[in-house]
Amino acid sequence: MPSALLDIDHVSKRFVKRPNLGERIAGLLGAGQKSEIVRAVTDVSLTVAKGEVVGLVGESGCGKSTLGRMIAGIYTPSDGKILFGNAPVAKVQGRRTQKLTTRVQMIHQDPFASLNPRIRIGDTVAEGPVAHNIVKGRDADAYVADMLGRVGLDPGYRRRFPHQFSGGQRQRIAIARALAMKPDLLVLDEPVASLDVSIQAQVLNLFMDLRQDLDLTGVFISHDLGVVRHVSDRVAIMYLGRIVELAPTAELYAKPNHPYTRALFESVPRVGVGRKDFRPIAGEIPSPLNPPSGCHFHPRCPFAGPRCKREAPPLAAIGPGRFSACHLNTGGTE
Ligand SMILES: Nc1ncnc2c1ncn2[C@@H]1O[C@H](COP(=O)(O)OP(=O)(O)OP(=O)(O)O)[C@@H](O)[C@H]1O
Repeated sequence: MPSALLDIDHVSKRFVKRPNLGERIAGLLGAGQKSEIVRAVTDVSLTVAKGEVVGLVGESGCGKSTLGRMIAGIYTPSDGKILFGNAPVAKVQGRRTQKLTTRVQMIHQDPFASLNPRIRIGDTVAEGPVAHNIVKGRDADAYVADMLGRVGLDPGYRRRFPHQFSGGQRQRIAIARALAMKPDLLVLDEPVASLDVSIQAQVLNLFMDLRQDLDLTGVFISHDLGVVRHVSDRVAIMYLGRIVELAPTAELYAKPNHPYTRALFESVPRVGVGRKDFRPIAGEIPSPLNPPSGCHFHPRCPFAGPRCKREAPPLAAIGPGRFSACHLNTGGTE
């Protein structure tokens, strides 16, 4: 087993949700809300080995982005620690601003928002590496041209502005900017979710080519099981702030264990000739302001018993490299 480059150790993140103006006014009248705690991530442990890509999958609001931002050093964990090459991420990344980040780079969902519309893309790609002495100012132009070439863009485009590119091209620029920092780890947060399906495939293929060429290590966040399957060695399934299943990709897709993972697979539309065989997951995702007791999934789980309401199942080994957090694997739900 290769040693872990990234070690997430019992990490939680809570946000304080303060009442908005209307709620504060209602409070003055005696009917308002107090500050509440959002439990975005709860007691997550996960390691990522050098050269490995781990997918993080779950429905909207399950805490994927919050975990990604903690890995990138943008948020500080409320509890637990994240080590990167045996040093705390906060030290690796620098404390003050995102500008200091080097070894972990994050690629965001929205390539429109993540590029400054007033800066030529060549300058955007060059800014970080020059500031961090990864490349000398006089060599920056050739360096940027090389980076754009690597992501399949014409190096001659470097004097253009972001609005002159399509969504897929902008995401390539965002990838070039991240790679230009020579990161040890990439956190990709829904990098293709805002792109058309045909363009998604191009960007995913690019990522897989780069992965092979550069031996990249990555955490790939997506709500889409289909997307994660192609790019990840292992997949972690998250539900309401917790990892509920973790497995090598091929095994997870061949034989999902956790009832939530199984329900996720069944909820993916697979429309055959003249038939529909997908089933949405019953019920709503509960609020992280007030998560259910015991197993967070129990109110929506067809197999839930009294134990599931009482006790949170730990993420326990169910086979080599496979983990699941379900009482069905450990003595039953009664
Ligand atoms: N800065 C914040 N302040 C308060 N609550 C937050 C903050 N960031 C995230 N949350 C809450 O934490 C929970 C997890 O959010 P997060 O964005 O990590 O989930 P996600 O799985 O990435 O969802 P999505 O795909 O919709 O972004 C949500 O309930 C969200 O509203």
